[in-house]
Amino acid sequence: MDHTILDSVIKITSQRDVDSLEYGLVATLAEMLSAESIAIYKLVDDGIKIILEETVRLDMKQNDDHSDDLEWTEGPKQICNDQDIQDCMDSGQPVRFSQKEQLTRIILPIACDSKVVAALNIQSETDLNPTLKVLEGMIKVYENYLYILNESERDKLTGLYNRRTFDKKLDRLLQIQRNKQIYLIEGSKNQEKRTIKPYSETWLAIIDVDNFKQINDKYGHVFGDGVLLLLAHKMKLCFRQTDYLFRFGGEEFVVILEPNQRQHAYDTLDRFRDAIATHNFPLVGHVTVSIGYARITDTDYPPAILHSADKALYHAKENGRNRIYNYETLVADGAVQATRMGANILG
Ligand SMILES: Nc1nc2c(ncn2[C@@H]2O[C@H](COP(=O)(O)OP(=O)(O)OP(=O)(O)O)[C@@H](O)[C@H]2O)c(=O)[nH]1
Repeated sequence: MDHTILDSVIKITSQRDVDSLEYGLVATLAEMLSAESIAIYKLVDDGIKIILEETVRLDMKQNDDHSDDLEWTEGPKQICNDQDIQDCMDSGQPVRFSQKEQLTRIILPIACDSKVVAALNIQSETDLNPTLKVLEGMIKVYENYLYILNESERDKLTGLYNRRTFDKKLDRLLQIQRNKQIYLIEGSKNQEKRTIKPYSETWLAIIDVDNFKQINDKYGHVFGDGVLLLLAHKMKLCFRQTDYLFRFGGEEFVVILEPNQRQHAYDTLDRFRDAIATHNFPLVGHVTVSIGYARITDTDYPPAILHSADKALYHAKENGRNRIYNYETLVADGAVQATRMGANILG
């Protein structure tokens, strides 16, 4: 076997989460091919419809000194309306274009669990066709590994992220948001239409089903599981596709909300609380949730943020359930004691 290919396989399978896996594939292909640009497009469920997004792009730039340089596209994700990519994903077949404006282009479908979930788009000045078989092989390795990683990152019942992925996702989210703030401050060609306001903050909420033990005891675990499934489905509908949704186990869920003012975070959470309280769950009927949320800052460790949100959640449980409390507000009001520095500075 060619050593370059073997090295590439090793590089791809050295990634430990789905996000880095995408970067791993693109970076590895960039080393193998002389491409102008390599990008991955992914189907994402925004709760209402499936949209196609460009998730990772790597451009090869020629500098003044004629050395090639890699340029990753980061920052806000781009919604994609490219019909050729859509066609490739619909058919599950590679789409090839011959030389056009000095570039050849190949689009390859990426499947996970027998479903096309993404597409790889490569543009190059050299003919890509001789490398097609190798590219397809690399995609197969990627797909197999994607399946394994997906399984380990997701909660089996609801399909939301599991507790294990929380720290990593939080780190990554904070990094992306830092980049977004820089884009907004410095200005950039990649600015998102639905821009985040500079200095808005990120929030973490813990959502806990009220009296869930009673539901289990009265109707049995199968109906209990049904409630958790429906709740997760409603989360996907109520929160933005850019928010991160987790099931931490049992009847406890966590949401990391995209940057927003505190009141907006509250309004979003309250819409969800209300959507649950007014839903008629099969057989079980009326179900409510309590929610505690806290601000995420760069300097806090994830356990400290969780602890703050949990304190606010405890307050909601103690004060009648089916309600929402914010940790920083509770601290400012003297209702709970601060456990983190700066918690009494309201956003
Ligand atoms: N159906 C189902 N039940 C679970 C699962 N995981 C944990 N539970 C049950 O969830 C219940 C949680 O009960 P408690 O922690 O006492 O909380 P609660 O009854 O919701 O009360 P409050 O949180 O105080 O409102 C326990 O009965 C657990 O057995 C699961 O995956 N499926």
